[in-house]
Order: sequence, then C-alpha cells, then structure tokens
Amino acid sequence: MKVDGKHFRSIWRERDGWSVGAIDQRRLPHEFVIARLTSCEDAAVAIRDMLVRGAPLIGATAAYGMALAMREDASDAGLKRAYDTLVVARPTAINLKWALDEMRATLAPIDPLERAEAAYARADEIVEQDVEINRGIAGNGLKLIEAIAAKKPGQAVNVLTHCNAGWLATVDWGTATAPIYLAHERGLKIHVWVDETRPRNQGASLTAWELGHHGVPHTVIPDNTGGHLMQHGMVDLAIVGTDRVAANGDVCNKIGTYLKALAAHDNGVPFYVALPSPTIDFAVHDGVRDIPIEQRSGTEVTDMTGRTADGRLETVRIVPENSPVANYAFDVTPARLVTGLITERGVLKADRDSLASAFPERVAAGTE
Ligand SMILES: CSC[C@H]1O[C@H](OP(=O)(O)O)[C@H](O)[C@@H]1O
Repeated sequence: MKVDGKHFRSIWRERDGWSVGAIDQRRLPHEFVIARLTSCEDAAVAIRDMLVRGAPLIGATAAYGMALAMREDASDAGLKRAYDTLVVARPTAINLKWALDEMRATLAPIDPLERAEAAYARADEIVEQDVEINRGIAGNGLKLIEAIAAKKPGQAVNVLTHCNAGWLATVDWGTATAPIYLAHERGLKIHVWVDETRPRNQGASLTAWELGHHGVPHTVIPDNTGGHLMQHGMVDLAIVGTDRVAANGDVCNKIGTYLKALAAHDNGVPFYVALPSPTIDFAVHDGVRDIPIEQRSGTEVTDMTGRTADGRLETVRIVPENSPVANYAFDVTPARLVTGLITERGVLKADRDSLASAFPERVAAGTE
C-alpha cells in the first residue's frame, strides 16, 4: 500500500532477479529499513526473528527462501534441507507449511537443473496470488462496512483491530485492513481503533504506521481498552487477522484476540476474522485443543525499545530482573465467538460445512 503516496509491497524479488527485498519490520515505526535476503538461511532467520511476520508474508518469504535454496543446492537433499530449515522457523502460522508444500510439489518432480527457475516462478505466483486474494477479501469485507455506514449517515464507521493484519503482514493490502483501505479509497468515513498489542506492539508500531502513512483515521489504544469502548457503543465491528483456522472454525490469532472476542460477544459487537484460504487447516479438527501456540523469548515482555527525545533508539527493562515471564504469542478464539470469516470467496460462517463447501481444495490438502 501507500507510504506517503509511494506504493510499496512488504516483499519483492530484486532487479538482480534472484535476491529478495523485504521491509525490516523490527525497525518500524522509527526507521524504514530494507533488508536483502540472499540465502535460504537468511529467509529462515528473517521469519524466526520477525524481520518479516504475519501469516501470509511468512508463507511468501518461505517460498522465496526455497528459491534461494535451489540456487545453492537443487539436489533432492538440498530440497529436503531447505524444507526442513524453513518449516521450523515459526510453528503457528499454517501459511508457512502451506507455501513450502506448494513449492515442494512444484520442485520435487522436476529435473534439479530446472528447479531454481521453477522455484522463483512458483514463488512469484504465490506472491501475486496473495495480492489477488487480499483484494477479494477487501471487496467482501467492504460490504460489511457499507451496511454499517448506511445506518449511520455522515458518521464514521468505527472498526477495532488487533495486532497487525495489514499490508505488512501480507504482500499487499493486508487481510483485516483490506476492507478498511478499500472503504477509505471509496470515500467512506472510517476510523480504526488500533490495539497496541503487547508485547511486540504490532498494532502500535505497524498498524498505526501503515494507517498513518495511508491517511486512514485511527487511534492507538492500550490492549485493555477495547471492552470499555464496546460497552459504550464506540465500536461498530471488530476485524482481526488469523494465523490458522481449524476445520471447526476455531481461529488462532495474536494473543489477546480471544479476550476481544469475549468482549465483543458480551456487547453484541460483530466480530469478524479476515483470512486467505491458505490459512485454513483442515488437518486440525479442534483449534482450541490442537493448534500449536508459539512461546517466544521473555525479553519481548521484559524489554521495550523506543526512541529518545534526541532521536536515539533505546531498549529499557520494565520487569524486575528476578520475575519469571511467560510469553505466549497466540491464542485461539472458539468459533462460537466469531460472527463471520471474511475470505476471498465471500463471508462465511465459522463452521466446517461453510469452510468445506467454499474451499474443497483445502479439505483435500488437509487429508494429505
Ligand atoms: C494476516 S496474518 C496477521 C497475523 O500475524 C500476526 O502474528 P505475528 O505478528 O506474530 O506474525 C498476528 O497474529 C496477526 O493477526
């Protein structure tokens, strides 16, 4: 999307035809730094250390990581090594395994001499497919925003979102933000409550940065504010992203999403989840029980990095040295709390039958 009028994507193949450019999201919002990935290992580290993050972008990065690997070693052993290196970079977003399975299905059957070229072609397809899917999510989600706008002429539609499911979490458009950007571009009055999203503050650092540079009105709020706003009629709907949707419609997303869904349910606020179909995992039948929840370093909780008044970046500790810390990166919202799933093929109920009839190909993948 736009950064002060200039169009950007979050990842791209460089002009040299083989290295990969990506926005280093760890440096935002204070510094806009472009990283250059030149090896499979670079791609794996970029995913693990969250230089790139967001389920669809993790998948796209892994796809290019496989292409970089085929330049290094296109043998069957090299293909297996690349898959095994990348698939463990982060455990929760199913898009990582989806993209690697897509790449392996393309590369395994062909001559190793042809694998590098084929890998880049397939990775480019995955990248363009993500953009196309998110445009579809934008159009389907827009209808929900328009319906609310029609009931409050002249007033802004207030959308609450959690974490960053914006264009930075995908190749472009985002998932939860796709309908927001489209509504803004169509001239609808919209305002976004942006959950800061502790501990990594993807909302405060990334979503606010995105919306600000695109000109979308927004307000950053502490994570614990959402329930109060919903109680007082200040949220018309919530739209969040997801890292994996189980066959039963349970939704795994950034830690804190479940609590927002409970508050929305208690206050009759529609709670939607935006997702591309590669995020559906039919191999998992019960999301609350079976989706693996990543636990990350406690330093993400104990430390905070910010910019000093004189422009220096500084990291400070905010937790006593001897206090133990737990850092669960995701939680799972039961399907019963989800109003609907905004996909590229329409807005679906959060249940198995709706998902299976809309995406039969994902059912087949889940049984492989
Ligand atoms: C469109 S997927 C966005 C999804 O990914 C985020 O997780 P992370 O920043 O740890 O990669 C978060 O769960 C977002 O909702």
